[in-house]
Amino acid sequence: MTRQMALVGFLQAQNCTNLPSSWRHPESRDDSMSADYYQEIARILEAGKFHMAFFDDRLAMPDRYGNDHAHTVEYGIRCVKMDPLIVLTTMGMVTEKLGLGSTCSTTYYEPFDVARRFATLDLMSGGRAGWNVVTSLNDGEAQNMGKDAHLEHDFRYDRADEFMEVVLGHWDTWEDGSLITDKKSGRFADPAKVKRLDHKGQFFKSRGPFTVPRSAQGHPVIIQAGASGRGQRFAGRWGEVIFTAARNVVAAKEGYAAVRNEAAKAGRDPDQMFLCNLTTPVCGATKAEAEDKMAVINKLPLEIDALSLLAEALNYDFASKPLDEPLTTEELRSMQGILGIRDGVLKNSGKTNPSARDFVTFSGRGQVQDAIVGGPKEIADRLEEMFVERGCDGFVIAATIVPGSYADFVKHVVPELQRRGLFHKDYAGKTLRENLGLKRPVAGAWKTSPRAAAE
Ligand SMILES: Cc1cc2nc3c(=O)[nH]c(=O)nc-3n(C[C@H](O)[C@H](O)[C@H](O)COP(=O)(O)O)c2cc1C
Repeated sequence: MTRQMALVGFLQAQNCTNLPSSWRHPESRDDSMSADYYQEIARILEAGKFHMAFFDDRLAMPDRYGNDHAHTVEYGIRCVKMDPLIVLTTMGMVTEKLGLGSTCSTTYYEPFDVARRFATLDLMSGGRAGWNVVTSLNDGEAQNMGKDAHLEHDFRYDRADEFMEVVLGHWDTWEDGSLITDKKSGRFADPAKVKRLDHKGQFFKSRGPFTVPRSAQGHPVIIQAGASGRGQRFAGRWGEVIFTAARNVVAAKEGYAAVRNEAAKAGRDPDQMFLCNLTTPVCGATKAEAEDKMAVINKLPLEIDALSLLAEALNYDFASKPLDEPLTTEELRSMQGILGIRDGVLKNSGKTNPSARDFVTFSGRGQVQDAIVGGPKEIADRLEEMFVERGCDGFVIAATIVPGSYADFVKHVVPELQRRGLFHKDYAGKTLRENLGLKRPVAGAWKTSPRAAAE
């Protein structure tokens, strides 16, 4: 079969899209705290045959800038962050085939809790759940979740490896066929097929037995977005859908090869994973119409949006010195979180000691970053190039306004991708795995023979 791309809608259970100022757009719906808002997005994505609706998550609002949340709340800089699994459930209720993915942190939850919540979503949606495994970002999250400071980067991934063993371990403890549900004999399930995990490791203890049987797709699809060397190793070991944020085809191809190489090193089949690159399309019926839309969007961001989100992402207070004063090497070194942002600013500004203003200018944070602006042809051309050149296997589509960005993409770009044979015309099955072409996992095989872990 010809290779076709996967499409994922990049959603936030918050007051704005990925673009913090999006709520100010005249056409944005202003009821982002209602189920109806998310259900409209779900219907649009399913009409456009998207593989998955995906929510990011963060366990704190941005308040690292000036160590204060006043600006965040005042300007609506992602200050609302609702529980994405509950929002996803409302979306699952009005759709039948759309995959339902969400982020959940390995640093701040217990593995049993995460395993149970996603397994439940998987059952309730008929096998459509996906879990984006992250290790979280900053001290704000730590302090909300009962810790003083965020753990060190690589150490978080070491913990996350064991977290995965516990979650997958629990998901495997109900064998297929364990449910009997025979009213006559009075037997509900076969005790020989339901095991206790009894996990006692370096970081976690969890006994079991697990309380949620296996779903139609075996277990939720594992999503991952590690970008550092350690992160890519983790993604290669566990991820089935991998999110990347490459800004051009060359960088995308490098990342693509690196993650697939890590998967092969871990004994997995790299063809059993989909790398989806973050993309922000601004589309209209014609290029001119799209450019007019972009002109309106470009007027929305404020400088404070960028400063606030930079402080959050790098766990560094940019308010601690004047906007134009160069940061010292020590200050640059003290940054944590998404270090790719810092390194990108160093590279793109050409400065060894950039100022806070350089971070605003060269990171693009808080603004629309690298949007593809155009009509159906221009956008499909760009996606096709990245896909055919093997920079990725699909796209995570970010929105500037809701629901307009998704409605425009589905109306203008999806038919063009389908016409070119690059995107499926309909869902292949019911579960997320069937629709992605991922095999159903064999219980326990990830431990012993990762390459043959799928049926
Ligand atoms: C599309 C996409 C979505 C992401 N969603 C989240 C998220 O919801 N929560 C989070 O803490 N990190 C999220 N991340 C960040 C990654 O998990 C990861 O931390 C980041 O890419 C840096 O890589 P590293 O952890 O290897 O340094 C996302 C990244 C991408 C590309």
